[in-house]
Amino acid sequence: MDASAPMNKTLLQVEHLSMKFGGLVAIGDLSFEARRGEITALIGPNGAGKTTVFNCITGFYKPTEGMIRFTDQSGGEFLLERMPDFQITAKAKVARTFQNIRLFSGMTVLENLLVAQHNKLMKASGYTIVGMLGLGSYRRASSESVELAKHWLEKADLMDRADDPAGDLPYGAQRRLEIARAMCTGPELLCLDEPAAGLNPKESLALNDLLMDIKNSTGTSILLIEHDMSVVMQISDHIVVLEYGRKISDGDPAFVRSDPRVIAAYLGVDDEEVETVLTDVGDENIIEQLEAHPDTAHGPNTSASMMAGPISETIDHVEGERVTVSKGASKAALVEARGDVASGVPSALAAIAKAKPARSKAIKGKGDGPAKAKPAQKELAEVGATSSAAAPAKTGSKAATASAAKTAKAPGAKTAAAAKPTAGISNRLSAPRGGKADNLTRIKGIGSVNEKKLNDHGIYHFDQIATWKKADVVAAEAYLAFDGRIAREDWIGQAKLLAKGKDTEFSRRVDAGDVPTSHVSAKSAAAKRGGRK
Ligand SMILES: Nc1ncnc2c1ncn2[C@@H]1O[C@H](COP(=O)(O)OP(=O)(O)OP(=O)(O)O)[C@@H](O)[C@H]1O
Repeated sequence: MDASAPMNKTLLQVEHLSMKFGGLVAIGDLSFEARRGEITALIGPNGAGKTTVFNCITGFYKPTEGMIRFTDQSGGEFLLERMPDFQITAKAKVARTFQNIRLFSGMTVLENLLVAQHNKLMKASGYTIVGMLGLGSYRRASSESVELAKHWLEKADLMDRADDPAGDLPYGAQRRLEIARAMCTGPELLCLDEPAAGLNPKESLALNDLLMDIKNSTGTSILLIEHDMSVVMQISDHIVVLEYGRKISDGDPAFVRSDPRVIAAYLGVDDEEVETVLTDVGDENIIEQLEAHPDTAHGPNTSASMMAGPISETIDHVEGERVTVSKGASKAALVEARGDVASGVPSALAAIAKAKPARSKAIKGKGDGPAKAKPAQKELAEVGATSSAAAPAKTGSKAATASAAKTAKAPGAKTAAAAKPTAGISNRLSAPRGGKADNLTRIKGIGSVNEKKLNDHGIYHFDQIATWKKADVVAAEAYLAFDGRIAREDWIGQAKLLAKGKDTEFSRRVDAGDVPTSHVSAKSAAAKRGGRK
């Protein structure tokens, strides 16, 4: 592929994409573009709809509505939503990797790279055994395949492991092998779903290098889903942020990391976690300002907290824990709905600054973001969440934010708190055994809010969840207002492993402090590691 191909032209155009699963709107009217030769990142809290977007682009799902236009280097156009997945790979040349590594673990590293070129070889053979044995074109294609495999072995720093079974490689090397394998198909667009998940810092750096090399030397464009902000902010040219299946921000890393809508979206987590996120996005100033005084120029006006009403809807819907898309639940939408973005006067964030003074810096950092339409205003009106729901907040008081959030209920708001606790879970305990509960947030799908709810209901340990029967799952889902998510995310399977002291890919991320919805922050993970020395 030609790295000097015309750059900055639209390669992928997603228009008004929607995907519904029953009553759940996983993606709602999403439009964005990815440009040729760039790394475009798709970020957002757990359950925001990122993987669903990938699944629509790569043909795993047929979208409920919308168009996905792909323009190849020669100007050929494909409407991906109309193509079966194998044609998307073969004709449009879109390759992908998955959240969970899917290598042929019993094959060697080299074999994995050769198998990826199977189509090319079959074509060269004329699809006949005679062709395979005799045709010059097959022999040529075969030696080209080996050369290409060697090329990517080198790029991915795997040459010395070429003959080892792929399953024997360390985790980070397996991730690089997956990318190398995808590159052996000569893709125009490489879609990577959380390639840095579970990597240690050294492996993350090696991944960054590999992705930058792909960008600079091959002309392959990259669409990246990633939670690791150090990766996203360093290598992305363009970032699209989703929350509750809707786009809340779109721009370069500098714009996105100080966009009030993005910061607001991350305010669905506890204060300590907000700090982690802000630190993760690399703006040390924001953190320093957390200890500073209110910025009077951009600080709160005399009215009460802009966030008071809306937060009451979302406070029990920590990222990754809600199931239905609750209108008005999106804090980012609320910031936008109140005109803060469009007016250039970020009063919602100023209100956050009122309760959390330091964030005024982040507000100022927003810059001159483009004014956006305000569809969320309508949604806000529908749930009746108006500023009249606001509660007074004591300046600088975290408690004030929480109490404002808890006291101001928006009429019609559907909160998890409103879900009725049922008596149905069979194996409840009156207290954690030995006085110490397990960290249930190590199960993907349980954040700190729902962990507390489970504890309140007498569920403290992995082995309790591991032995849930169907009736328990139904009862737990009713209690947490989850619709089928426990089964879908296989909490029981995860709990079985964790109860045996084993790890999952997700629990490793929690333990490393990389998951904002867990109460294990990067800071405390680092402190623990330090303490262990
Ligand atoms: N096949 C499906 N059936 C029903 N619901 C689904 C399906 N796939 C995804 N969802 C739901 O759609 C929403 C978006 O999920 P998705 O996996 O796309 O989010 P995500 O942003 O990739 O999350 P994460 O960062 O945790 O991987 C979630 O509420 C999820 O439970």
